Amino acid sequence: MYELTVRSRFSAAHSLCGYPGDCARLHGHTWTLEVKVVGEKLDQMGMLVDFKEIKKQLSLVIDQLDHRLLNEIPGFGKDGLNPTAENLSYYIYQTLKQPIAAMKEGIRLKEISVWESPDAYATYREDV
Ligand SMILES: Nc1nc2c(c(=O)[nH]1)N=C([C@H](O)[C@H](O)COP(=O)(O)OP(=O)(O)OP(=O)(O)O)CN2
Ligand SMILES: [Zn+2]
Repeated sequence: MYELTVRSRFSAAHSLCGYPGDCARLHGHTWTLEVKVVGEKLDQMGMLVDFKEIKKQLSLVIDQLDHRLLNEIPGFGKDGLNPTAENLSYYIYQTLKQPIAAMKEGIRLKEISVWESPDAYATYREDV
């Protein structure tokens, strides 16, 4: 089994609904986003899949999040998910699962991790 990892960053603001402290107030982070892709078979060049293809998908998601208020993104906010690192990793996993599986037969998205700071991050994966 091979595992590829690609990281990127974006800046966005959020406030955590119901949080008993200052994170309930509007504040921002430079978020780090990490995607892990797994599969068994390499192509004739020795690649599972080109890093560039993963980066392309990652940048499509980041375009929707960068320099925004996460509470205003459809799926988050008053009637949706609280924009925690956990919920962001879930949301990004759901967004990228199909496009990554469609890149090449036999590969799949393993997990998404989202860092709020260099010291704290959340990971979402599906049990398979
Ligand atoms: N399980 C989670 N806990 C917290 C989340 C989260 O998404 N999932 N988010 C927050 C806040 O967004 C907060 O901004 C992060 O605070 P914290 O990790 O404390 O980071 P700081 O940079 O503010 O640093 P300090 O260590 O508190 O100085 C909180 N919890
Ligand atoms: Zn925060």
